Amino acid sequence: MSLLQQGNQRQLQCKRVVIKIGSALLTANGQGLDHQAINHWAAQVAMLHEQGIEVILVSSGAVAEGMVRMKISARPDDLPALQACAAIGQMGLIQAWAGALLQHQIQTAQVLLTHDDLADRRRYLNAGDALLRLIKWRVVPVINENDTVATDEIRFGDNDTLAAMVASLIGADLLIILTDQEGMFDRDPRKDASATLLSTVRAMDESLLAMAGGGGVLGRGGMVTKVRAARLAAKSGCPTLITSGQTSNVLLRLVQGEALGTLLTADEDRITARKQWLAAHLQTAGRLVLDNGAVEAIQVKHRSLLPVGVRQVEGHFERGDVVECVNLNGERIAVGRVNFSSQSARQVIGQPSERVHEILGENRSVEMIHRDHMAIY
Ligand SMILES: Nc1ncnc2c1ncn2[C@@H]1O[C@H](COP(=O)(O)OP(=O)(O)O)[C@@H](O)[C@H]1O
Ligand SMILES: N[C@@H](CCC(=O)OP(=O)(O)O)C(=O)O
Repeated sequence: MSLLQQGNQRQLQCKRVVIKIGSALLTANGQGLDHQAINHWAAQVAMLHEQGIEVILVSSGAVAEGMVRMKISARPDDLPALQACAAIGQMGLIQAWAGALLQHQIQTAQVLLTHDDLADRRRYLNAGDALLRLIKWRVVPVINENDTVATDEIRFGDNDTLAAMVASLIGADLLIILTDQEGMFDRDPRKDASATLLSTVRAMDESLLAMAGGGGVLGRGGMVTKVRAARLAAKSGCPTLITSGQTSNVLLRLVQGEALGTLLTADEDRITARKQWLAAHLQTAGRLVLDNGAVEAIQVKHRSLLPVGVRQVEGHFERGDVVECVNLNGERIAVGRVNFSSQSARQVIGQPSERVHEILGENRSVEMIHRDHMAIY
């Protein structure tokens, strides 16, 4: 995303956006799902699609909707009751989104994730692949925490964190958090009417945490989890915009350049952030020895690493591990996230790309390390 701000204009040029909508908004403050609001957001999502913007929704509201359906007035304290409410409410939630998006000929996919799914590398990569395929098919994933299987220890607890993890997983260039306030204020506006709205701040600015308070009756984390989520997203180079979901045509107005809400900027762009993370990776799982052609392709032409230029594979690693690339003299050229396990890599080194598919018998990317996942020394 590139940013240009002037007066009440703020140009957000984004191609892939994660939009998180909180419980308080979705359930019309505990009155049951707000179908009118859902239809309104769905219409805007359809327009973003028309502009070529990819959209992933993270939708809360299952517990709140389950409570309404079961006529439970106060949020239960015990986990089984919360899980049961989530299971009941999630059905209504996904039906509402599917129906609303289908009016615009858009298919919806329900994706329920736990922290465990994203902590385990294989499941993390698989979840990412599935989401990217859904986006490619122009389907809108509607993500929520899998509350029914999530135990106390592994609960994200709030969908702000989940949304930030998803944004980082799929390389989103903007995270939009829609809530029941106009944005982030210098103190909780529910408690102090003189609070002032922040327009653009650095997500990593430590002073923000002291300004952010807890949540309302239906929401979970309040502003504090939103700021933490923004910091998490910023580490992957993704900025976060917090604004009110009640503002009419909010999503369209944002992409048209209106400076609504609070923008929490990331210090680096997505690719720089990823490369810095990789460069700081001292422990690598294995080593690839490159021939001179591959070294030149990487260092001079900034290309991805193809199996044809790899002479030797050392160590045992899995797909997604960080490995070191060295030249024929053993000098470090790059580190990067590898697309093959060491076993598959050994089968394809020295082979031209056409042969890689034949050898592995799979429909997969032929790059051993994509250039966006590589830090060059
Ligand atoms: N500095 C702040 N700026 C804005 N809102 C704040 C701030 N501190 C705390 N809040 C509270 O955070 C609430 C939004 O969070 P939450 O209730 O968890 O909603 P959601 O369901 O959208 O995640 C607001 O209604 C507000 O009372
Ligand atoms: N998974 C939960 C969402 C947790 C939650 O309340 O999040 P939020 O309202 O976004 O702070 C649900 O669907 O009810």
